[in-house]
Amino acid sequence: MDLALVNARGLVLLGCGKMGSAMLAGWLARGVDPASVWVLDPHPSDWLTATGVHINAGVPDAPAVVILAVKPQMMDAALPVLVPLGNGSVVFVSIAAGTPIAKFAALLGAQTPIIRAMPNTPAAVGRGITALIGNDHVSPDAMTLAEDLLSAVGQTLRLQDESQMDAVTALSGSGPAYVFHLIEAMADAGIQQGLSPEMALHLARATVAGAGHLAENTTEDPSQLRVNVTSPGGTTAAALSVLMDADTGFPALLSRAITAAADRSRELAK
Ligand SMILES: NC(=O)C1=CN([C@@H]2O[C@H](COP(=O)(O)OP(=O)(O)OC[C@H]3O[C@@H](n4cnc5c(N)ncnc54)[C@H](O)[C@@H]3O)[C@@H](O)[C@H]2O)C=CC1
Ligand SMILES: O=C(O)[C@@H]1CCC=N1
Repeated sequence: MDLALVNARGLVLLGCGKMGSAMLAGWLARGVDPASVWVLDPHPSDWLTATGVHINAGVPDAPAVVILAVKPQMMDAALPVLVPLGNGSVVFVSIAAGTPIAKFAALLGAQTPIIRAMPNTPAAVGRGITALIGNDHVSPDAMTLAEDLLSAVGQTLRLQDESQMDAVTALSGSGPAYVFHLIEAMADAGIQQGLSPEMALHLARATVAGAGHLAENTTEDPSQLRVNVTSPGGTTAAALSVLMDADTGFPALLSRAITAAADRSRELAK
């Protein structure tokens, strides 16, 4: 990461909730100087206060980058304070779901370098994945700076077109919630089969975490990993006949869920 630029010119973070604090923790761990960070948030947490960054203390005249991490519904109210930084060399990076680059250009000025990014909550443990796309005013160096900042909390991926962002938001942005719900549902099903709640949750959490780790650390694709678990005529085959049902199984259910999330992302853009 080009810490020299960030530490020399400063970084502004608008909104330091779940995602803002996950990113800030990653930047500080990579050596960003707290004295170079200006956070604007009406409800600073104790954790934020203890970091030593500037909190609600104005912003520098020309920071290297501004990160927008408030809820999409708060953007109209929160952004005006940053308009003086628009239309210049300051790079804006928004992680807000559904909010198009065009909206920021309208609010901040048409010449503003704006990057839209979609991270996810595993960023809190350095295991997020963030997709990014910038407008024509974003220089290659600015894009690299944004990638460096987001790679402090996980992997990054460049999109070819902003229209891909709704699908990305529905898949990887919201996706951790689907997996957490899978853990909840597996644990509940284990309880129904007679396990204690503690043991069921322990088994479900470790199984999902272990399967995810295996999926990411093997050359075999997920369908082969599934086959590897499945003995002919065995227990897994019995479960998969339910989960792979064309009408009521996982594929149909997840297709409906991800379609609903992508549709909501498109609605937020209006
Ligand atoms: N939570 C998630 O899984 C993900 C969220 N996002 C996006 O990240 C953004 C933030 O989401 P979260 O961190 O989950 O929300 P959050 O509610 O945890 O954090 C939002 C923060 O904004 C602050 N805030 C409210 N009004 C403000 C204002 N006028 N000026 C400055 N700060 C203000 C709040 O005090 C709060 O700390 C959203 O736009 C969301 O779409 C993106 C990817 C994943
Ligand atoms: O639910 C939301 O709108 C945000 C965006 C992706 C994850 N959380």
